[in-house]
Amino acid sequence: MSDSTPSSSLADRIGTKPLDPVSAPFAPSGASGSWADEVASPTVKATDNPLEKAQTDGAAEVNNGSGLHDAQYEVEVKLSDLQGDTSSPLYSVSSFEELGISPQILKGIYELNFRKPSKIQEKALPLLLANPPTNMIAQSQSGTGKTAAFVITILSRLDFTKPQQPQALILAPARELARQIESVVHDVGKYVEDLTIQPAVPGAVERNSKVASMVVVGTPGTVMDLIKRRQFDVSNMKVLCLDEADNMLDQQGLGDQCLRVKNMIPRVQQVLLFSATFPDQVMGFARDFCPKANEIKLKRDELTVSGITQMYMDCPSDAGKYDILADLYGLLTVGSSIIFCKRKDTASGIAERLTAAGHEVLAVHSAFDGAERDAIVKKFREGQGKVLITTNVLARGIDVSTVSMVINYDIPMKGRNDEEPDPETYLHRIGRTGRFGRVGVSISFVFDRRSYQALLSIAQHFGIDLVRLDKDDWDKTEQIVKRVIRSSRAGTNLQQ
Ligand SMILES: Nc1ncnc2c1ncn2[C@@H]1O[C@H](COP(=O)(O)OP(=O)(O)OP(=O)(O)O)[C@@H](O)[C@H]1O
Repeated sequence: MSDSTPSSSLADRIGTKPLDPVSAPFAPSGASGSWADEVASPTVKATDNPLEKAQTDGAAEVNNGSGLHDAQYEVEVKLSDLQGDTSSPLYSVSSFEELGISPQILKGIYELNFRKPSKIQEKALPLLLANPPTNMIAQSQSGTGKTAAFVITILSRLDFTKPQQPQALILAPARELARQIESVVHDVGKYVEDLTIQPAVPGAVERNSKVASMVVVGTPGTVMDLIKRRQFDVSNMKVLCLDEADNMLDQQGLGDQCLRVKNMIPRVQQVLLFSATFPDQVMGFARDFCPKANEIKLKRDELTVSGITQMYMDCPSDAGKYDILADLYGLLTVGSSIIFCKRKDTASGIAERLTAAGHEVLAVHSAFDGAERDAIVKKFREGQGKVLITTNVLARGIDVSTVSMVINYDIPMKGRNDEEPDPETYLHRIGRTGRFGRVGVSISFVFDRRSYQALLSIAQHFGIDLVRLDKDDWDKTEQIVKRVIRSSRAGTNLQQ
C-alpha cells in the first residue's frame, strides 16, 4: 500500500468519489473535496462541532433518568401460537415482584441493586417463566440485562429435591464470559438455598470427577467432551441457554459443538437463545435450533446504545496507529479501557511496546493459558490494571462497568480472508462500554481506504453517526473524550 504523507488526512487521501467498497483505487493525496462531503451519507455524519455532539450524547442522556439511555427501545414481541395473546398479563410487567418469582430470587436481585426490570427483562420474563415452558429467541442491546433475564428463568425452574443433578446448562463462547455468567448465577441466586453451580470450562473439571451441580455454565467444546466422557449426566436437563447465540450458532466449530450438545440432551424443556445481534443469515439456524420460540427482536437501527459516543481517528498508516495509541494513553486511563486488535501478536506487540515506554497495561488473548486468562481479567475487573489489550475473545458479553473507552485498533473484519466488514463484532466490541445506561466512548482507528470503507459500511449498516477526532488537534480530542468519560464516571446506574 502506498501511503501518503502522515500529515494528510484520510479524507484528503481518499478524495470524494463515491466509495466502491471493494476495488476503488486509493485516490492521490490532496484530491479535491472535503471529508464532510464524503461522509454526508444518510447515516454517517461528520458533526461540525464534535464537542457539542459529545456533550449531547453524554449529559443529556445521563439526565434522562429512565435507567436506559434510549427509553424508547421498542422491542417487537412476536409470540408463538401458545402464548400469542398480547393483552395477556404475562406479556409485560413493570416490577420484578409482579413476575411471581420466588422471594429468595427477588432478594438476590435487590441486593444487586436492581430496582426495576429493563425492557428486555420486562418483555421476556413473563414469557420465559410461563408454563408450559416455551423456547425463546431474545435480542436486546448490549448491556441491557439479558444475563439476569435468563438467570432468573433458570433459577425459577430448578428442582431443589435434586441438588446433584444438572438441570440447566448455559453455554458461552469464551471462558471469561462463562465465568462471568457463573458469578451472576451466584449473585442472583445468593439467597436460593441449596443452589449448586459449577463451571465447565477448560481445566475446571478434573478427569476423574463428575459434574454434579444444578446449574452448569461452560464453553461448548468442554461441555461436549464432558458429556461424551460420561462425566456430565444431562438426562435431567430442563433448560439449555446459549448466550451470544448468533456467534455460537454461526461459527463453524462452535455451531457444530452446540448442536451436538443439544442432541445429547434427551428431553430439554426450554431452549433459550440470547444476543444483542441476530444477523439474518443466522436466524434460520437459530429457529431450527430453538423451534416454536417466542421471539423478541430489534430492528437494525435500534441496535446501537446511544450512551456510547462513537468516534474514529484517521491514523497516518497501519504502523502509525501505535503512536496514536501511545498518545492516547493518558485518556485511556481516565476510566478503564479495552483495546481490540485482530491478531494475538498485534495485541502482545503493542502491550510490550507500551510497557517498555513505561505505561501500565494488561494483555489477554487465547494464547494465554486458562489460569492466566482468569487472573488477568480479574485484575482488570478489580481496577488493578486500567488498560486491557485483547482480541475478539473478549468482544462479547464481558461486563465491567468502569470501562469508559473502547479502541478498535483494527476495524473488525470477517470472511476467510477478512474481505468483509464485521458489523456484529463492532457492535459487541463497543458494547463493552456504556453498560446499563452508562455512557462511554469508542474510537475506531482507520488508516487507509479499505479500513475507512469498512468502518463506513459498518456505520451505514446500523445508521451510526460517527464523530471524527483530529489527530492534529489533541486539545480538542482530549476535551471531547474527557467530557464523555466524566459523564460516564458521574452517571453510574441511572436507574437508582
Ligand atoms: N434491572 C437491572 N437494574 C440494574 N442493573 C441491571 C439490571 N439488569 C442488569 N443490570 C446490570 O446491567 C449490566 C449489564 O447487564 P448484562 O451483562 O446482563 O448485559 P447484556 O444485555 O447481557 O449485555 P451484552 O449484550 O453485552 O452481553 C450488568 O452489570 C448488570 O448487573
